[in-house]
Amino acid sequence: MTDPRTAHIRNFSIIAHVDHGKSTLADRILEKLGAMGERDKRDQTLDTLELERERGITIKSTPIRLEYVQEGGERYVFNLIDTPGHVDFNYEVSRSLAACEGVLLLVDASQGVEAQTIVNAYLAIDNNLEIVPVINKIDLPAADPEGAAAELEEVIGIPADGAVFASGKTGQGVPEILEAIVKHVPPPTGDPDAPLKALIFDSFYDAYQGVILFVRVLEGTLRPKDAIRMFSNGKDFEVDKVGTFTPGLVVGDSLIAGSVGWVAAGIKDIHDAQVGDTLTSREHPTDEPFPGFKPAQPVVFSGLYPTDTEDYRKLREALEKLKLNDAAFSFEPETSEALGFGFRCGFLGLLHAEIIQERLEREYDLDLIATAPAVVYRVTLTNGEVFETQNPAEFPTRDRITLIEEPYIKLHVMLPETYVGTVMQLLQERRGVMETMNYLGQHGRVELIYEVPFAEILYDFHDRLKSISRGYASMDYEQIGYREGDLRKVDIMVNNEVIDALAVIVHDTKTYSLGRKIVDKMAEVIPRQMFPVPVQAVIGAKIIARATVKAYRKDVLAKCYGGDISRKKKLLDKQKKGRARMKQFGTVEVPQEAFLAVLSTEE
Ligand SMILES: Nc1nc2c(ncn2[C@@H]2O[C@H](COP(=O)(O)OP(=O)(O)OP(=O)(O)O)[C@@H](O)[C@H]2O)c(=O)[nH]1
Repeated sequence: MTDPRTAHIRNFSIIAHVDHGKSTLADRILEKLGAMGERDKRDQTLDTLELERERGITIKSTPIRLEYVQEGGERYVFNLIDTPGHVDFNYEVSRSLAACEGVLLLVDASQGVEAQTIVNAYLAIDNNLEIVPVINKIDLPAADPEGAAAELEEVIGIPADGAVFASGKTGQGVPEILEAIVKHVPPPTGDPDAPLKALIFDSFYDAYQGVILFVRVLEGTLRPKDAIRMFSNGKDFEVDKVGTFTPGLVVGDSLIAGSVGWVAAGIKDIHDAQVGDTLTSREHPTDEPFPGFKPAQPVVFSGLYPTDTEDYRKLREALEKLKLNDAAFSFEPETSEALGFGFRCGFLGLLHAEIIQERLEREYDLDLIATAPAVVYRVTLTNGEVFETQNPAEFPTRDRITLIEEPYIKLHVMLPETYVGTVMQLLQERRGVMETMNYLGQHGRVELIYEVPFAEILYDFHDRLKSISRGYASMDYEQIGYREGDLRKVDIMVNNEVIDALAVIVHDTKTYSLGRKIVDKMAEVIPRQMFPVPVQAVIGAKIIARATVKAYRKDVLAKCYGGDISRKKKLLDKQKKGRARMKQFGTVEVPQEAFLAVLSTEE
């Protein structure tokens, strides 16, 4: 039974493949419902929460509460909940979706169904959501709305005749979308008088208020002064303030079952209140949490070292600050023989890693050497011990290992038929195993589903896929667990010394080609010395590839004939700058680029 207090609430999200027009359509909906420009107005009033506005990034994109008045005068509250758009954050997407009863599934009418459309639609289906299909960008000359709708029906089983045709650009179809939300997205269920149960679907850390939780109340009512408890860890807090999003954070009196809002409860550590956890009451705790909670698990690891060893403390402080606001990011001290003191950092994926590194460099003014990203391997030793390692430098020697397992993903690729051959070849090179191939619609499009080792798509797979399909293929994936892998550790030696931070784990069939690629790239990027420097890839004691950094011939300054002082200075400055991102090994300097040689895309 729907409570009359919540019968007019609609909680929904918009999901789409990247660039299918999600932000544009959301803006159009906001505009239509009069929410544009509200942000600035509201933020000046006194009932908004005082937040740290420094840098602007502290505040994530919040859900938005909108009011929709139907033609007959019926009033509805729409909570539009934003979801991250990248596979690294699919768990967060799934939690945000769990706060909704329905989704608008956007498909670009000129592109049709893409890989992310499918994966997102499955996330919605897994969360039992009502899907409102929207065929977007119908104003485009190349639009084929009927074709896109038919494809959606064929691939995901969503009836084509239910699709709304719209354009975020012209606003066409937006009124129909609003009506479809009222009609097809069910109102939330849940008893406002039952004991409290709320899902945390997002959070951020604020210097004044502590952690602000974004919640969907499932049962009961949340009020200031309530004693609350985190289901997973049993930690207790007292609610300080609750409220809604407009999208500024507006303070309110209570949040009843079915509603979406925020809670501040003096929580100082974001790890105490993680996304996906259930919030309940201390007096009447629920015995059943919202299902599927998993603490954020980093899946990609990389070492971060300051180029200047003096910056170690500064780096630690910066990492601590970043961690405050990001429960998915982890770090622990690590020592490398080659690089000295640094940190092993865990990320949700490469994009997440890039974001964090970029922030460390830009916001905290740090110069870093990052080691090549690695996945987490599971190793069974001959003595029966099983452990997980994400640092190739720590990989045990072959004679101590009985079994190595590596993480696998299920990969969805959508592409035009013409490229099937080349893409399948690429997938085979990446040790992919085909699960399904589906031919779709009349447009000659194909869906490939493969199981592939995560490490194989980590670096350059997406770029390669795009380039061999001239941009037409799209991909998305999900983690599916561990499989046995015949893997080897390849060490890299520079000037006859092993540099531990350069070690990589490679499949047995690829040690030679990868070793070759790394040493060639390194020989190219290491600055020349007065003497030739050998760079070698080795497995155990066996050298599998070798290249040489040739000896220096000319002085850079020789070109300047001693006359042009400013030019000379510029050159020296340039050299100095380059040096900032280098690490000295004996007399040889190894630049950052060399540490990422394994990522270089030349095949
Ligand atoms: N012609 C036309 N172009 C559109 C329409 N909607 C969006 N676009 C364009 O498509 C591009 C992507 O639109 P966005 O709204 O940024 O797409 P998105 O899905 O939010 O993309 P991400 O935020 O990157 O995930 C932009 O260049 C828009 O101007 C539409 O209805 N018609």
